This record gives sequence, structure tokens and C-alpha cells, in this order.
Amino acid sequence: MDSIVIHGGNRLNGSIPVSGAKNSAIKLMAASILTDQPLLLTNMPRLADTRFLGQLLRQFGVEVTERDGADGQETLFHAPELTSTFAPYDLVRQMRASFNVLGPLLARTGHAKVSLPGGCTIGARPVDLHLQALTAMGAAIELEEGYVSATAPKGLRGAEIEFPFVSVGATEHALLAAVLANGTTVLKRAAREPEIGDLARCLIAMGAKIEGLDTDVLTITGVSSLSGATWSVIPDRIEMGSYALAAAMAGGEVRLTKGRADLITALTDRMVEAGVEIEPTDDGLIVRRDPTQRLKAVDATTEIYPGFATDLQAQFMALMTTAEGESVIQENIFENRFMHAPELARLGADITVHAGQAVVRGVEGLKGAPVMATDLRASMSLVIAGLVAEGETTVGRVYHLDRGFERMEEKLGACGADVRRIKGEDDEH
Ligand SMILES: CC(=O)N[C@H]1[C@@H](OP(=O)(O)OP(=O)(O)OC[C@H]2O[C@@H](n3ccc(=O)[nH]c3=O)[C@H](O)[C@@H]2O)O[C@H](CO)[C@@H](O)[C@@H]1O
Ligand SMILES: C=C(OP(=O)(O)O)C(=O)O
Repeated sequence: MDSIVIHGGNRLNGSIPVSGAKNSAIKLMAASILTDQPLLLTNMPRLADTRFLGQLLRQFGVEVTERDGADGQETLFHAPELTSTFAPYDLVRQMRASFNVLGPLLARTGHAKVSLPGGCTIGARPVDLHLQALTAMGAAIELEEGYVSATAPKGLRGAEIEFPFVSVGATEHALLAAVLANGTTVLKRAAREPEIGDLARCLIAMGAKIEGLDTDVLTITGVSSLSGATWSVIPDRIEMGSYALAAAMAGGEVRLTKGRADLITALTDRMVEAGVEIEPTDDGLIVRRDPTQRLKAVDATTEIYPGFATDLQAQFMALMTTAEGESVIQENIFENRFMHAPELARLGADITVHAGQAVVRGVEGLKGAPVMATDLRASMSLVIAGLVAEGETTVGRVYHLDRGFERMEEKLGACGADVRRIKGEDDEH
């Protein structure tokens, strides 16, 4: 099992290119199932999650070709014919979003059998809203031995679906199914995360009819077939926010390029309040911080977009561990997303967690220690803390981090961080 070793104390100076968004790329990849024409995704991140999903798509007969293009990394998906509509547990358990192949398989072929999903263990994470949406569109669904079997022999039909609360995955899943349904689907209380807009715009480029982009009501008029398209994956706002926080933690000046500052204003507003200098640029932002000046503690509450992203909560908590004063961090999206708190405490952080709230009392400094990554974003919070911890911090279970951060050691290392990967034996996780 690989681990990451960090020697804290170096300032960060330089430039970090932001990759394409994992949480968009994996939904765009699922869209390739909907057409027999080639779908070319550019600005593609190369991550464990995109690799897993690529394997799953190949299992259905989708040709997946990774290559370097004019715009950097790209992947061509082509499914002239689907040879299977079965998604086995071993591939789906690795990442939650692989469950989103169910709707497209059903929409294209009228049947699919997909394992219930895995993903980060940050809460119970049921898929009831996904299944309710597909049922409303006419799918017959059975749950058996950990698998969802769905059929819609006459095709899916448009429906009016009002989600009881906002779900990113269920909105995307319903959207992916509705584009080929017979008639009009209206999704109310739809999620508005930028990755949904990215998916909708790509589907439109493939010939789908979708109105209400970036609002909480999406109206989709089904079409009988979709064509191929070339689509550039939106920048990863979570990766961008994470490196902004890393730079703020370590101090120095880092320019984030190939990103979009407008997607993370809920984070950067709080960083500015804490005393970090943020300068938006045409393709990202510059983060400046004088490490001899202590930051001020600031509160944060996770919310649906455009609120403060739950996927940045752990990394923000890391920044607050050494800020002056007390920061109250409220997690409203997932019921079990503070597993990084005891790990940060190993480095000397003073954090009390009670139900959905963490109180972080800033300490003067952290000390390196062995810590364990518990989930994807938690892993990054430990790396961020390690950047200032005195001595050596070793982060174990790095496979979590590899799901969502591309070439992390290289990107931070290029700015002067002392971050190395120690190769371990491959393990089954
Ligand atoms: C691959 C991907 O894009 N993952 C993101 C996606 O996850 P994901 O799509 O899983 O998140 P959701 O927005 O669906 O989850 C929000 C809440 O709804 C609950 N829920 C969801 C579906 C359902 O059928 N029933 C139900 O109860 C979940 O348990 C959670 O408490 O959005 C989250 C919220 O921004 C992010 O943290 C994840 O990084
Ligand atoms: C929670 C995440 O991923 P997943 O939904 O795939 O578990 C994430 O990207 O932070």
C-alpha cells in the first residue's frame, strides 16, 4: 500500500495547473453509453476513478481510448453496440458514481443489472432517489442480492419528478435517463452543482433538449437518439480549492491555472476573511499568504452549490487547525464526514466533534506523525496539515487520495513542498 511522506515547513511558490473535474468526468463518461457515435472528452483527469469507470464501460462493450491531444489528455469513448448491461459488484463498489450507468443502460437498451454502489464512507448514502426517479420514468425495478435489476422494454417515458431534497447524483442520473425518454421530463429541486451544468451542456452538444440549465428546474424533452460530440471537462473546483488551501496553509504565493475562480467563491470568501490574499485571474487565481502572520479562525457551514462545498470541508478544517481562535464547522450534507478530525488531532490539532458540528480551536503549530487517510477529501486535509507540521508526516491508505487528485506530489512538489510517495505493495481495498 502506497503512503505519502511530507516534511513540513516549506513555503509554496509557483504555479499549479488544475485538472478536469473528477465529478464531472465520471458522469460524462456514463453519457457515452447513450450513443453509438464517438464521444471525445478532452481535459480528462487520469485518476483511479476514471480508470475504474473505464474498465466498467469496457465491460459493456464501450471502446475506451486514452491519448494525448491538442488540449492535453483526452479519452475517446465509442459504443457502436452494447455487448453487456451487467455491472458487477467488484467494479461498482470502488466508486459510487459507477451506479449512474444504470439509467443510460436502461435508456439505450431497456434493461440493466447494476450492483448497489460503494464510494467514500462518509454517510449511509442510499440510492432511493435515483430509483424513485427511474421508476417514475416507467422502469420496473427489483432489488436482489445487492443488485438492482431494471427493465423498461418499451423505453423510458417522460415524468414530472420533484426530489424531496437536493441530490447531485440523483439529478445527474435522472438527466442521463431522461434525454432518451419518450416525452418531457421535469426535474424539480434539481441540484445546481457546476458538474451538472457541464453534463447537461455536453448532452446538448450530443443533441439532447434540456432547458433550465444551472437552475433547480430542468426540463428535458426526450429525443430518439443522440450523436457523438467533443467536450472539454470543466475544471475541478475541489482540486482547485484544495491547492488554494494548501498554499494558504504553507504560505508563499501560488498561481492556480486552468481553473475557474467563480466556482469556489464560497471558499475564497472565507479564506479572505481568515487573512489570505486571493486574486482572481482569467484562468484561475493567485493565493498569497505571509506565513509569519497568523490567520484568523472563521466558521464554515457546508451547503448545496453555490454554498460551501462539503468536498472542501476537511481541507478547510486543516487550515483552521493553526488559525487564531475558534472555528465552528457545520457539516450539513453527509452525516459521517468528520473522520479526518481524529487524524488531524494526531498532528496536534484541537478539535471537538459533536453530531454534525466540529469546533476547531487553533493551535500554534502541528507536529508530524503517522496518520491514516479515511476518505478522498480527508486524505488531502492530512496532506495540507502535513505541509506545516514540524518533522515528518506519513499519510497511509493513499488509494483514497488517488481516486480524485491527479499527480498530487508532482503538483505540490513543483511549488517547493517536500512531499514524496513511498511505493508499497498493491492491496485489495
Ligand atoms: C461522484 C460525485 O459527484 N460525488 C459527489 C456527489 O455525491 P452524491 O451524488 O452521492 O451526493 P448527493 O448530493 O446525492 O447526496 C446528498 C445527500 O443526499 C443523500 N441521498 C442521496 C441520494 C439518494 O438517493 N438518497 C439520499 O438520501 C446522501 O446520503 C447525502 O446525505 O455530491 C456530493 C455533494 O455535493 C459530493 O460530496 C460528492 O463528491
Ligand atoms: C465523496 C466523493 O466521491 P464519491 O461520491 O465518489 O464517494 C468526493 O468526490 O469527494
